[in-house]
Amino acid sequence: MAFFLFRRRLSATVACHVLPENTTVCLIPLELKFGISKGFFNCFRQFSSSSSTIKFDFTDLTCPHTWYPNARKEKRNIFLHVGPTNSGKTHQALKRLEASSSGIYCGPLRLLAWEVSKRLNKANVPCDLITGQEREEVEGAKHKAVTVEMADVASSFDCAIIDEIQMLGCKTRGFSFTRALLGLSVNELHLCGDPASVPLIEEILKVTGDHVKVRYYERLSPLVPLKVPLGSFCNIRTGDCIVTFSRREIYRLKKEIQGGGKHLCSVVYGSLPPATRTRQASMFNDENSEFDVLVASDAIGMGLNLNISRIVFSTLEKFDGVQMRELSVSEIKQIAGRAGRYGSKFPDGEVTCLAAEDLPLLHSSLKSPSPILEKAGLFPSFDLLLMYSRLHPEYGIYQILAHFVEHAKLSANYFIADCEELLKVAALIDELPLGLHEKYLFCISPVDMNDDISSQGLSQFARNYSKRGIVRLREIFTPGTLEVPKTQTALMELESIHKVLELYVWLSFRLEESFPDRELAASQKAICSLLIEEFLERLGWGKPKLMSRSLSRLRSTNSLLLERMRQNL
Ligand SMILES: Nc1ncnc2c1ncn2[C@@H]1O[C@H](COP(=O)(O)OP(=O)(O)OP(=O)(O)O)[C@@H](O)[C@H]1O
Ligand SMILES: [Mg+2]
Repeated sequence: MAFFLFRRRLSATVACHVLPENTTVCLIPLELKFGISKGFFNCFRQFSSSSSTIKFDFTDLTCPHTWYPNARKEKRNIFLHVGPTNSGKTHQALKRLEASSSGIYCGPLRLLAWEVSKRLNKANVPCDLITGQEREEVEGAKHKAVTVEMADVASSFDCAIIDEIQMLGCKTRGFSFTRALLGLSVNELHLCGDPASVPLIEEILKVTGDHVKVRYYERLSPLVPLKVPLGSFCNIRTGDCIVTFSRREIYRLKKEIQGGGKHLCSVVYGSLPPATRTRQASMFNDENSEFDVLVASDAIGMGLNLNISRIVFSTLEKFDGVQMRELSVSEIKQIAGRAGRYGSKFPDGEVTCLAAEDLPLLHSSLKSPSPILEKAGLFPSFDLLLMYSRLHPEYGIYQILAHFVEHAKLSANYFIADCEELLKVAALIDELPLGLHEKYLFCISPVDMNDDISSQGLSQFARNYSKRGIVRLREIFTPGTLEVPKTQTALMELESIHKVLELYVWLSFRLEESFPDRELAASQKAICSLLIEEFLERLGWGKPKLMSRSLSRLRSTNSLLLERMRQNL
């Protein structure tokens, strides 16, 4: 097998060696940022047609470590921090990041990235916060806290962290962890997570030439599985977190607990706007706030430091998009691990279930090790899709993606990412007169295809963009019409509108000139979050106080923005 390395802004001068007969040429797509020259393609076409013995195989993904020449130039020092929850893994890695001259933290959740940027800035290490939808830049920052999809594999850093590294086995997002693991160009790389990921990571890194060291941790404070269930919500006490998996259940439990007249509940769940989630978590953490109980989904399940004394599972089953299933051992351990965080108001944690019949599963899961991870997610880079599309100009993006999913050749350490959602978007936009890169962007955008409003938003953005090349926010949304939801249905609608606005902001960072109303979309997004919070507050005892002030301040900023926009039109 021979390798060709395609470099960024590559000219047609690909170094060609004399190849033995029947050689398969494995193309190694570097992260090219879509800058492949025409010359290269001509050279490549000529090459592929002139030699009957040479076969280009774009679906060969057996050497993903070679996609990142920057990282391969370094002999990286990799530290694996593994152990149970609350054992100080992230803390130790962060100490190294704080002491480094430049660095990047990559985490699975926006809340984690936010927590890290706050910690670094507080420690006088200027740190940017970068997620798909936001860029909070701090003057002079040489450090970044990002969600893992935003990991920067084009720059070099002194130090990097990939938190919750066991997520490289996640069906949908795992490939982004693999990309960061193979692609970060650093002197020191810290990986924090579950010991179940150690053998796989060691195997993957055998070919990179990096130096790997594993450090095992013990829990810093005890987590006690209780022998008795909660039984009734009368037994709820300050510092409890009730875990359930449907939004409807979250609100039902909040109402029921608050109905007892002793506690107010913060809520945290996936489709809540990130800023609202952050504020709800902070309110629960704040000893001076009246919100002393948390009702949450598994959105709290990873790495977060919340002042939880006891986790109460209201159920050990969740709907996974297809069917109801039992929580896995690692999910149960991750969620339970939120109780009793070292250094918090409740350092000793407890965990139990609402119903006695769930206790045996809880106890056995907490005792079992997580199953060893066997494979990491992988997905072809855009450059590879582009090269493939040049060979098959008749294919739309749907066919290209489907082809890769079906035919990708992988080594034993990898599986191809589940791209069902991408394919749904691809099918929706494939007929539009857009370039492959534009279609690809719509496919990887944070649209929720199970949400009608969100998918309609995407479809409208793509259609308007293909027609006019520019998409004004007010074509699909009338600013100034948002109000506090009065019913659960109105709340859900507002959450969906928030998703559409997030999508606009996301697109505006990638197609800047075509989506020019980022500021307006961001301010409308903030209004959505505040209206949702006002709804949540009205569900409690408190009268809207601070919230209303922030709302009116935002609304007046908003009218200014609207005015500015009118002038630009
Ligand atoms: N040596 C230490 N000194 C002071 N505080 C610490 C120390 N180690 C950990 N902590 C604190 O203990 C808490 C738990 O630590 P950390 O978040 O690093 O655990 P973790 O092992 O990463 O947990 P998880 O698996 O849930 O992510 C954090 O609030 C952290 O700041
Ligand atoms: Mg951690």
